[in-house]
Amino acid sequence: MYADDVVILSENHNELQEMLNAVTEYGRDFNVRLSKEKSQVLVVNGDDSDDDRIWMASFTPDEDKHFREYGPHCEIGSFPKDFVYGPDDPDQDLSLIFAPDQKPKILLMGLRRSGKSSIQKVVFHKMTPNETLFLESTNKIESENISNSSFVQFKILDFPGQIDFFEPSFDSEKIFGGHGALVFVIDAQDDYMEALNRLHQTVLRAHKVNPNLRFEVFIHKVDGLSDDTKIETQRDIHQRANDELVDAGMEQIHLSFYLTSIYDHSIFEAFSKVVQKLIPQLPTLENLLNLFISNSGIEKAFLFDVLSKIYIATDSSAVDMQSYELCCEMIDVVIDISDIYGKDEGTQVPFDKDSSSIIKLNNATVLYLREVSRYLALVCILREESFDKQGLIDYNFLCFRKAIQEVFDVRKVQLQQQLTTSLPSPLLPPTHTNGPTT
Ligand SMILES: Nc1nc2c(ncn2[C@@H]2O[C@H](COP(=O)(O)OP(=O)(O)OP(=O)(O)O)[C@@H](O)[C@H]2O)c(=O)[nH]1
Repeated sequence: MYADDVVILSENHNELQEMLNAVTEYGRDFNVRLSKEKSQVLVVNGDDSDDDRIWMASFTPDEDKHFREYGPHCEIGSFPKDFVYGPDDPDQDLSLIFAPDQKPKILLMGLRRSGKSSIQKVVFHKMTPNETLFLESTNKIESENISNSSFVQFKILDFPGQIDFFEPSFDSEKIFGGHGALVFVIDAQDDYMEALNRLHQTVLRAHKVNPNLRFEVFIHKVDGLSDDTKIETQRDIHQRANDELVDAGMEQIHLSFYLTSIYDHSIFEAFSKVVQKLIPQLPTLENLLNLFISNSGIEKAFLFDVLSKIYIATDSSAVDMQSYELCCEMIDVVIDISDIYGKDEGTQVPFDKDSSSIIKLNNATVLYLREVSRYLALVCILREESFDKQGLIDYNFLCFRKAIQEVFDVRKVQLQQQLTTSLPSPLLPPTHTNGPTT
């Protein structure tokens, strides 16, 4: 967190000087200094010799590492942009859930300027929503592997709005094939008839190539719409899109709809749901979370991918947006505080598997965060009275973490078996298909 403007109020100039000294001293601890040029004295209801003064001061950067790290690049309430996970810890990492050649992919499609690149940049690159105003139009398919920066490993393909599926160079088999989801983005602030038409063509084409592909429709940019219009727009788009499928005799295709905006948490929530459907262990994770919360007096628990703030699983009670936002903000606070106070000389990583945090809110609610691995954090909401049994919660958490580790260990073993059976064994003599046999 970084605040760069300071106002000092004082009734006389001696006290003012003392306060100024204290602020200067404080700034020195953080390697920032007061800017003489940018600071001013305002005298309110008094003359220059004495009395009611307001001193307005502004910090300015020292040519210093600290400021470069936490200065203009750091947004309050979000990660520093250069935040990365710590070094690999193969014993603790739970990242191997897909074989390298079976990574799912998420295809981002939609008309031009519907907001595809913005979604990707905001969710996975910590770009602020306002910065997306300067994004240039995508004019070729852009592929990105999310595997290095996020717990869930997948590939995102951002398509240019004007792409033509019927061009010979468009390899439908390659693009729509495999395990994954197609996210179709519709700009809700624009006339959406053309987008619906495009959605219909895209879905038919993709389903023909790959009947297992999931279809997710983001009714996007809803920040500009009133609550009533949002609901009406969603109903209308839902109705029209499904009617068209019925008319085409393809009513078996299922479309899921989400109202999204990059200006609030709705885009993270929608993306969480898209990603969850691609995780084969989701039902197990959900069951473990149910068990954990029912035995610990917890009301809601989310398993978060720390960097993207996508939740990869939650218990089976309904998710309300406010709880999700609260938990996201808790992650931000923990990262920011750890980034300021958690780094010591030797370590550069502010967040690791032993990080934990408890925040008591003034409405008798407690937020409880525990790291599950380098990539995952469990964030829970509970009533203050349930937190009296913190020992029990801590113990249950350790059991929960162990169980999760086991789930992923099973997967690792399966993957290793798959890999070894697909490789020729070096102990066996090479097989001859057309030579003489003995
Ligand atoms: N109000 C609002 N504007 C948004 C939102 N998401 C994106 N935008 C804006 O929409 C404009 C287009 O965004 P892009 O992400 O470049 O759109 P695109 O779909 O990638 O466009 P092409 O690359 O041309 O296909 C930008 O000015 C964004 O700031 C949103 O949720 N709300």
